[in-house]
Amino acid sequence: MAATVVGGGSLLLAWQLKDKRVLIVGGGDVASGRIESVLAADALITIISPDEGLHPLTRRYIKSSERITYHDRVFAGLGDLVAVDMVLTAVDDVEKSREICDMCRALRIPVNVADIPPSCDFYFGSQIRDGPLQIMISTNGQSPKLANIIRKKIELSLPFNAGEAIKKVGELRTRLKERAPGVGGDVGRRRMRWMVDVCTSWEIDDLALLDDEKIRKLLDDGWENNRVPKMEDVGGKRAQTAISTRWMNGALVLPVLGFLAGGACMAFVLLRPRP
Ligand SMILES: C[C@@]1(CC(=O)O)C2=NC(=C\c3[nH]c(c(CCC(=O)O)c3CC(=O)O)Cc3[nH]c(c(CC(=O)O)c3CCC(=O)O)/C=C3\N/C(=C\2)[C@@H](CCC(=O)O)[C@]3(C)CC(=O)O)/[C@H]1CCC(=O)O
Ligand SMILES: NC(=O)c1ccc[n+]([C@@H]2O[C@H](COP(=O)([O-])OP(=O)(O)OC[C@H]3O[C@@H](n4cnc5c(N)ncnc54)[C@H](O)[C@@H]3O)[C@@H](O)[C@H]2O)c1
Repeated sequence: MAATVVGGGSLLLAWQLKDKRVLIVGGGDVASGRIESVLAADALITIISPDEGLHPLTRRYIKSSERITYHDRVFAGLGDLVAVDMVLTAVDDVEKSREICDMCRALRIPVNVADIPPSCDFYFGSQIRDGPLQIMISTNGQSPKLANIIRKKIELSLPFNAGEAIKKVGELRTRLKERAPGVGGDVGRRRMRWMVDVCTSWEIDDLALLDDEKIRKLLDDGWENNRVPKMEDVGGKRAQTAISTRWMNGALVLPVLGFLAGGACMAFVLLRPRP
C-alpha cells in the first residue's frame, strides 16, 4: 500500500543555533521577541537598528546580554551579511525588507522577514518552553493570533512537572550511555528498549523526582538485571499525581484555598469566646 503524503505544510525542526551568528535588522516590538527567541537558543546576535527606534525590551537585552553586538545605524548592505548564518528583519519599511531578503537569497542565508510571509524561508511560531521541553504551534502563516490562543490552551493541559521529568530522564540516559557505551548494534537496541520501558512504566511526576542516588539504583537494580524497578524499590516515595496538570492546579488550587480560608474565618467567628 502506498504511503499517504500530506503536502502544503512546513518542516518542523529544532534548529541548533548555539554560537551561530544571527543578524537582526530592526529593534522595535517584533525584533524584541526575536531577540528573546534567539537568546534561548544561545546564538551570537548582531542587532542593526537606529537607537531612537529601539523598543525598551530591546534596549534591556542589549544592555544585559554579552551575546549581543549592537550597531546604532541603518542596514548598510552586503557588508552586513558577511559570515552571518541567519537573518531576521523586523523593520517598518517594506522596500528595505524586500531588498535585504533578495541579498540573503542570493547568498543562500536563511531569512525571516517579519512583515512579508512570501519572503520568509521559515516562520516563527507560538512557543511553550519548560526547561528542555519546547513546543511550537504553527498555523503556517494562516492565523498567528489563533496560534497564540491555541498555545494558551495547550499550556494548561501540560503535565505540571514535564520539563523537570525530561531533564531527569536526560540525566538517566547520559549515565546509561556512559555505563553501556556504543552506537547502534545490540547494546543500542537494549538501551532503547529499557529507556522506553522506564518512561512508560513510571509516571511523569515520579520521573521528575529522580535524583543522583535514585538514578544509580535504577541503573544498578534495573539496567543490570534487565528490569524496571518501581519508584519505591529505588528509595523514592510516589508523587501525588491527583493534581498534575497546570489546568488542574490553576482551576482547583485557588478555589480550594479560598474555601479553606472562608471556612477558617467562619470557624473563628462562630467559635470565638464571647464576652
Ligand atoms: C506566532 C508568532 C510568533 C512570533 O512572532 O514570535 C507570529 N506572529 C505572532 C503574533 C501576531 N502577529 C500578527 C498579529 C496580529 C493578529 C493577526 O494578524 O493574526 C499577532 C497577534 C498578536 O499581536 O497578538 C500580525 C502579523 N503576523 C504576520 C504578519 C504578516 C502577514 O501575515 O502578512 C502580520 C501582519 C498581518 C496584517 O498586516 O494584517 C506574519 C507572521 N507571524 C508569524 C508568527 C508567522 C506565522 C506564524 C503562524 O501562522 O503560526 C509569520 C508568517 C512570519 C513570522 O513572523 O515569522 C506571534 C504569536 C506569539 C504568541 O503570542 O504566542
Ligand atoms: N510577524 C509578526 O508577527 C508581525 C507582528 C506585528 C507586526 N509585524 C510587522 O513587522 C514589522 C516590524 O514591526 P514592529 O512593531 O517591530 O515595528 P517598529 O516600528 O516598532 O520597529 C521597526 C524598527 O526597525 C528599525 N528600522 C527601520 N528601518 C531600518 C533600517 N533600514 N535598518 C535598520 N533598522 C531599521 C526602526 O528604527 C525600528 O527599531 C512591521 O512591518 C509590522 O507590520 C509583524
